[in-house]
Amino acid sequence: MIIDIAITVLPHGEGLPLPAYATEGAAGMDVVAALDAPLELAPGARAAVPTGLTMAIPPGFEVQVRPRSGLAHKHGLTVANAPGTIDSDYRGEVKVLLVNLGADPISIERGMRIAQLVPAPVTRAALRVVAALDDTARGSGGFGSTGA
Ligand SMILES: O=c1ccn([C@H]2C[C@H](O)[C@@H](COP(=O)(O)OP(=O)(O)OP(=O)(O)O)O2)c(=O)[nH]1
Ligand SMILES: [Mg+2]
Repeated sequence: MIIDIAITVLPHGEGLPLPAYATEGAAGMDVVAALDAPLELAPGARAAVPTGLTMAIPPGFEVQVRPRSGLAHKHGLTVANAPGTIDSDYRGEVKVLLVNLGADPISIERGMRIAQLVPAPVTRAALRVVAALDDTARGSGGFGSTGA
């Protein structure tokens, strides 16, 4: 399924590649850092990294901000709130909340592909308060109740 997402490029995002699918079958569009200067992330540090983009996602959809496995595997660089949620009614700049879980400092450079954007349908719930829930075999067992 392809959905239409309107975007604007903010002044600090000009000249950078738009989010793009790296291969024909890629699920996520790689999005780049719209930093004016390199940003060094110390071990354990996190930052809201600008993308220079705003977007209008159609109602009924969201965009998820997911880590890139290569950065996570090689450097421990990931998305603190993964998967980040971009709401359809959000009109501010999309930012990527990076966290350095590795042992070494990481330099985030302008134009570096820092995360991937995955549009997804949204399922909403209508809550209904009842006196008691139906019985199930699991009941309240959880958190490892079925064994290792
Ligand atoms: O990785 C992210 C996550 C969120 N946002 C923006 C878009 C999203 O629509 C808005 C709110 O995100 P969320 O609901 O996750 O954050 P919150 O802490 O609940 O903030 P709010 O009270 O504004 O909803 O922040 C980003 O730019 N990047
Ligand atoms: Mg919220």
